[in-house]
Amino acid sequence: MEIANLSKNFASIPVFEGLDLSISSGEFVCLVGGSGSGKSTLLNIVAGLDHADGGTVLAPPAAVMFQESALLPWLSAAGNISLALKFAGVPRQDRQQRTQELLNLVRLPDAGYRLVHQLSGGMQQRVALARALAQNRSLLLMDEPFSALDSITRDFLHDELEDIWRATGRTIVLVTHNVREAIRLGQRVILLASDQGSIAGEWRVSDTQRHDAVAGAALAETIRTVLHREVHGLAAVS
Ligand SMILES: Nc1ncnc2c1ncn2[C@@H]1O[C@H](COP(=O)(O)OP(=O)(O)OP(=O)(O)O)[C@@H](O)[C@H]1O
Repeated sequence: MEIANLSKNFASIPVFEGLDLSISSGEFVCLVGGSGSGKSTLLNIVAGLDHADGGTVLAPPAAVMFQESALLPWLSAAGNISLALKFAGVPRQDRQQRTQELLNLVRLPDAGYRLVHQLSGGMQQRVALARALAQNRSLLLMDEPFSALDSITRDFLHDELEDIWRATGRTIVLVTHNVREAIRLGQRVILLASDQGSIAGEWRVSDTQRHDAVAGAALAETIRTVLHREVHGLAAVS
């Protein structure tokens, strides 16, 4: 994914002026930044849900997952996944098996029959992830997918998402407010500046830093320091 000289304005107010960003195939990148720094706008532009005012964005077609699962409430978990498979062109006779494979992948092998309101928040996000994977796109864009969940469920889903990323080889770009989450998941953490969307910082995360909270703590502190500077002394970000 290559973004060059991106500019974007809302009502003449610039969000991005000349943003450059390059993400390799198969990479897991986390985007952090203060509120209003343009994280969601960037994801929306890459997904084709919004347009840029200038510059170039070269990205493969993407699947998108948001904070709210946005599942169709009148369909079962399996029905939601199967519908995405249908839109992805998977033939009818293959959809049931593929749906079950995706339910297995997100560790909900027996929940396919359940309606959305019969699923917990964490389960709904797992179905939403399965639905995003059903689209069979090499790029997965995730906008704060776990921020509405409790911390135990979130930790569990971090492990699952990492396994799925390794198993599927997807390129993943995940937006989060949570520096710890960014270090837990990302091979690279990119911090968007609060003024006109340049990049305020960029850090590589080692496997050790990702999996060992003590090893990741120093990096988290460094990122938080820059983040706090960016948001001009707003309250600490988790
Ligand atoms: N549809 C819109 N119309 C007008 N302004 C918008 C629109 N969408 C976003 N903005 C503005 O663009 C800027 C970037 O917004 P964006 O939602 O991308 O930031 P963010 O970093 O994702 O913020 P948050 O962390 O609070 O979700 C903000 O100043 C916001 O007010």
